[in-house]
Amino acid sequence: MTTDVRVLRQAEWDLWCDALIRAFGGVDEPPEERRLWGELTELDRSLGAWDDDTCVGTAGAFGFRLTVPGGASVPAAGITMVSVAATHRRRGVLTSMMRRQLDDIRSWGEPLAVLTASEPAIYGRFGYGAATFQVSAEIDTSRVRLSVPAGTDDVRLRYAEPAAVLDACEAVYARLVPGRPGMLARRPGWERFGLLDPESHREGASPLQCVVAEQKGAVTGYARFRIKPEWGVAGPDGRVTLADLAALDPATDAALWRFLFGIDLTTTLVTRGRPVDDAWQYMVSDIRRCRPRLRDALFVRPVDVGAALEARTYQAPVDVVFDVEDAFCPWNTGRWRLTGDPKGASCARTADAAELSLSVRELGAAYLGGVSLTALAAAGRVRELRQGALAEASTAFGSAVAPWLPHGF
Ligand SMILES: CC(=O)SCCNC(=O)CCNC(=O)[C@H](O)C(C)(C)COP(=O)(O)OP(=O)(O)OC[C@H]1O[C@@H](n2cnc3c(N)ncnc32)[C@H](O)[C@@H]1OP(=O)(O)O
Repeated sequence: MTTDVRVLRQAEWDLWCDALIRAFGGVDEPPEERRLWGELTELDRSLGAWDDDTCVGTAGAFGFRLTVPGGASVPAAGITMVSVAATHRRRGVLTSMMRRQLDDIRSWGEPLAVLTASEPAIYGRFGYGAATFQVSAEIDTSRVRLSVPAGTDDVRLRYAEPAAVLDACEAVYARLVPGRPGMLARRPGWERFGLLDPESHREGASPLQCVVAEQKGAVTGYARFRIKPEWGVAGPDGRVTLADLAALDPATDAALWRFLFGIDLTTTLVTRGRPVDDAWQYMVSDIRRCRPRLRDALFVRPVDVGAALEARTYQAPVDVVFDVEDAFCPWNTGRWRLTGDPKGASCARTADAAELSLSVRELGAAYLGGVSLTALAAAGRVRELRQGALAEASTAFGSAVAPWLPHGF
């Protein structure tokens, strides 16, 4: 069987989109969501795999900018909408799309590719490593108490129509982007995902509600959430499900969490996809009754190892020769000397002896500072060839703030 992998054309969008939806189970998105994906999809960066005139494979690549440790905003291809028709599975269609895509990304000069995976086992073979993790929780707010920091009472909260305060909320989001590795600078349009509120997404809960936090008249944060009223034998048992929360300072953050913990007639707060270092975890009286769970989030793939390692800074001085193995993108294979510190870095080919040996997937996992090279070495995935090189590189690659991607794509 041969399939033709080519750049998507506008006239093919509906067939392509139908094939994608079918591969994910066949339940169509609400019309407004499909429309928004249509507006945001960059056709000239999207691929279709065709068997005659049947679309049997789909893959997109948004043109993102990703915050990396040190705060730089680096071009990164956001791999998305990957699917292969079940009639054509396990015959190499995905592999041929990944081949074409990584060659294209290299030719566009983008040093990184990133994605969130439907199943984590798919993408390691193509050089993607799980680089950020996220926490979900189901908090028993009838039992767990919050201790908030000084200044929390100075924050004013008010309800607002989500659409009416969208610009102010997006401005808060934009200010947070440079401060946390893994965040994406959103192009106009992406903020509208935060407002999508079809009945089918609510699972019996209320429409989206929004509370805005203000200090001295300026918006400093917001929370968007739904409430599902429930009544148990002992009384009210409602659930609050947090959709999105952003805060510019600790007092605002605490005020929003205190609000969510205290909504009348509710006893459970459900959160998904929060950063692993979210401050509320250190304000609670009983973390066990919050039932935190960890999940992989953003996978990172260095497409150009030298440019990727130079694009970030390092939290301690580092001078290490990496021996990188990259079977899928062999232009990365070989030895690279990385020299860097908190101010900047250089990374170039070298003939010097290797000091750490790893595959590009491990480099991707460690890249944002959320996975330690020492831990990867303990798992047998990084090899130390010069004593001390592992501790030096592992310390340098770390990040004071846990990398986090607040939303999927
Ligand atoms: C970024 C995103 O969009 S994530 C969304 C990914 N898409 C989905 O989950 C939708 C449903 N699934 C699918 O569409 C398909 O099964 C895909 C895209 C996951 C795989 O497509 P295929 O064309 O079957 O993959 P292909 O034949 O190229 O397989 C390449 C290799 O990956 C392996 N592989 C493929 N899918 C999986 C999987 N789900 N889990 C583990 N390994 C997998 C294959 O076994 C094969 O391994 P091999 O080289 O050792 O033989």
